[in-house]
Amino acid sequence: MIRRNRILRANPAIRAMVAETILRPSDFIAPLFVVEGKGVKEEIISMPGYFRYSLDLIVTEVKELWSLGVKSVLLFVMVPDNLKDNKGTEAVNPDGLMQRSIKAIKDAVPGIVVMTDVALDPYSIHGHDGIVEGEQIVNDATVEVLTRMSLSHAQAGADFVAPSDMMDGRILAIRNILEENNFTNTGIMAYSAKYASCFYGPFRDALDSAPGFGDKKTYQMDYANSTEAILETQQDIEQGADIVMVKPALAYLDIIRILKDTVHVPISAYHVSGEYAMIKAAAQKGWLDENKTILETLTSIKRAGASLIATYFAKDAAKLLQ
Ligand SMILES: NCc1[nH]cc(CCC(=O)O)c1CC(=O)O
Ligand SMILES: [Mg+2]
Repeated sequence: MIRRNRILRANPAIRAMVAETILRPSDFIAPLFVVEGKGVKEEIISMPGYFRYSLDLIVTEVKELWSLGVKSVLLFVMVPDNLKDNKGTEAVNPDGLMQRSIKAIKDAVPGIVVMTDVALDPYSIHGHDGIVEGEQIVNDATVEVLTRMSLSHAQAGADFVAPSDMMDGRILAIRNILEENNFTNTGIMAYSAKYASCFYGPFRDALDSAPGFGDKKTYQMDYANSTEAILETQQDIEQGADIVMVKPALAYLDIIRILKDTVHVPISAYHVSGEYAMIKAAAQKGWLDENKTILETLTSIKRAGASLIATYFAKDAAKLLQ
């Protein structure tokens, strides 16, 4: 034999020398769920080990993430039913929970990169990402609200807005309103290739935001397709997206790879709630080693081409990597 491939796998030192993909805590974006109240820490039933926090406790959580080397958080808020409507009124409230959360986190940990979800579903009586007319999710009226929502997040101090709605044309509209208001340092992380996925189920439990009728297939992408992921992503880049996202992650590694080979901005991947729940459930049953599964999964997402990974395992993985 001229070449014995096992030579480069012989021991941990050699394996470390030739390892191509190294996870770092700064690869992770930690999604956080914020609720009203004080001293609230509620476990999400379908996401064991993951919590909704009130503002006072979220700040502690963010400090811990920062001390572990995690550089970014992605904020979601739970909106009480009485503040939901079909117009996104609460989404643009300068004193809304999202806007207060951004300020509190930036005050407590000024260095951390605060990203905010921009979509109407937590604020919608219909649980849809946009304004509903009849059974339609109307594009342009939704985009108009999303621009104001993005501006309000920027005014509160968000570093990046992250539109997750999949309306057409919203990235350009958001970029324009940010420019017009001199928010020239506010980034846009666009959910560009976001698929209509059953893996979002636990997240909709977390925020009580499941669609009241129908599904999201008229705006989120069909999992049968990959070509349109390229089109969606190229459009978002042309419209001013700084970072583009593929979501979910594990069932879409091919999409991450295609985009990595095609576009020239950082790609983030969202390892979503259902992907978290699957690992947790199998680990609870003793069927998978949780820590090893976390590291293998996140490494595979990075290897596929993601520079950033939004994951509910951000803190666990950062600890494992210390
Ligand atoms: N637009 C809202 C939004 N932003 C992130 C997720 C899902 C995240 C997860 O499952 O972890 C969703 C849910 C949805 O589109 O229905
Ligand atoms: Mg698009």
